[in-house]
Amino acid sequence: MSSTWTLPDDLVVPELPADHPGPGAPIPQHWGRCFGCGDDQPSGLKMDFVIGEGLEVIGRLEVANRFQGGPGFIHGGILMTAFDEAQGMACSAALRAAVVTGHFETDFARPIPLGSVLEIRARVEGTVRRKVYTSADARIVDGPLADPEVVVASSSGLFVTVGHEHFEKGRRFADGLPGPDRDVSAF
Ligand SMILES: CCCCCCCC/C=C\CCCCCCCC(=O)SCCNC(=O)CCNC(=O)[C@H](O)C(C)(C)COP(=O)(O)OP(=O)(O)OC[C@H]1O[C@@H](n2cnc3c(N)ncnc32)[C@H](O)[C@@H]1OP(=O)(O)O
Repeated sequence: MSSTWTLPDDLVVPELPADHPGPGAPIPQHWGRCFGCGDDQPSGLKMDFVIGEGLEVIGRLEVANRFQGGPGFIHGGILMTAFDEAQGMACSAALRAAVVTGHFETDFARPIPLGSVLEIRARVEGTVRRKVYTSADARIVDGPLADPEVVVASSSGLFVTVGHEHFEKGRRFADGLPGPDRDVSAF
């Protein structure tokens, strides 16, 4: 199976910021309660990220037992969430902008066993106005069936840059419960 995703002809490849950190630099979580990267989200994926080459970031996911779908394997939606997080991080690192996901698609090429460590390489392909075109691939780098040469899944996604006002409507629900207004400036 392969994606029907195509990049537009008027794609602009962005310049990296002058002070963009070099490959290997850690990328901080963007929000402590984020299901993808937050330390303050006990049920979350707890992904870690570093800067990669060029417009790429490299994410790491330990496939915990609670991420199970079919017996012994990762749930497909969990894998999509990991891609979503990684591709969003790539946008944020390259563009220094907040983004949300507009459209997303994933190819699942191989089953991924629990206990795997996945490396997800995600990159910005380019932008058109506020649209950010991204892609990513995943490899098992440790654990059962590890083979860093084999792409076990891949993903393409369109993100849209937004201002911080985008998150204002959600701030009262920031713990899943209506509550006092929260400072979302750290998003
Ligand atoms: C959990 C979020 C955390 C974010 C934290 C951010 C800070 C840190 C930054 C970075 C790290 C990121 C790590 C996080 C990763 C996870 C991200 C998620 O899971 S986000 C949650 C799911 N996504 C939504 O909830 C969006 C819901 N949708 C919307 O709010 C709107 O539809 C929005 C903002 C996407 C667009 O609405 P408009 O009114 O602002 O703009 P219009 O004009 O409609 O679209 C702009 C352009 O985008 C295209 N577009 C929009 N949606 C599209 C779609 N679905 N497919 C194709 N094109 C689309 C349009 O055609 C237009 O293109 P033309 O410039 O005219 O060519």
